[in-house]
Amino acid sequence: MYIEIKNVTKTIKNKEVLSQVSLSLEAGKIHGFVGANASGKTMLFRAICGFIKLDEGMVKINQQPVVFNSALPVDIGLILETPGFIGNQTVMENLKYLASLHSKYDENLILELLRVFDIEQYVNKKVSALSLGTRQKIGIIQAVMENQELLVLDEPTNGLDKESVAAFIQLVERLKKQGKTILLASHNEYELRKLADTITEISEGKIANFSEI
Ligand SMILES: Nc1ncnc2c1ncn2[C@@H]1O[C@H](COP(=O)(O)OP(=O)(O)OP(=O)(O)O)[C@@H](O)[C@H]1O
Repeated sequence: MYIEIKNVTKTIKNKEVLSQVSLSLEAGKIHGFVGANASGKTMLFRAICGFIKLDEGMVKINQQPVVFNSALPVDIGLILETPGFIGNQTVMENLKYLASLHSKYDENLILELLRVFDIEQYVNKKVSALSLGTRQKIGIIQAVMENQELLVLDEPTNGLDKESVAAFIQLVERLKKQGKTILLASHNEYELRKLADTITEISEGKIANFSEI
């Protein structure tokens, strides 16, 4: 999935949260995004997914325009905030429900992903009984379980311990080998630089630097 971002500008409450952002992101690569808190990483991801109405500019995915509040040109696997699940349902019930919305339920893939994070023992536990980190892992599983070609992952390793971060890195490398395009925002710049093909630094709603690794 090739992503083209041109002159994207968004003002919220008199603050320019995205300012003339232009960027081309090649398909089949891992694109890392870094920047201080409130610099605009999440807002840029929202723009890419068509979740905010742009004041100026446009986003295209595989040459098709992303239109605010309309169906996306492609299915995107997404982590945009702390994942929300139905607390009094089990892990599998939650994942099955979410996947069924797109008729993409693949129980074997879900079980395999649970094993990636070594949490298959929680499959029939209620989500409300799980730790924050375990819920975050289920959030990652939810984002990738429908085999989407484009993955937009905002702070996916929040709250994960070292071993789980390593499992996540292996998973992302595997998804890249499958040809997926992966956008990844993280405050763990050290890990991100090891993983990503490009790094975009965002500062005050602008691209401060773009580098290929
Ligand atoms: N719903 C909203 N209403 C008003 N301002 C908002 C809203 N959402 C985000 N902002 C503002 O947009 C700016 C960019 O926020 P954004 O969430 O994109 O930052 P970020 O780079 O993802 O930060 P972090 O590293 O803290 O997650 C911030 O100044 C934030 O306060």
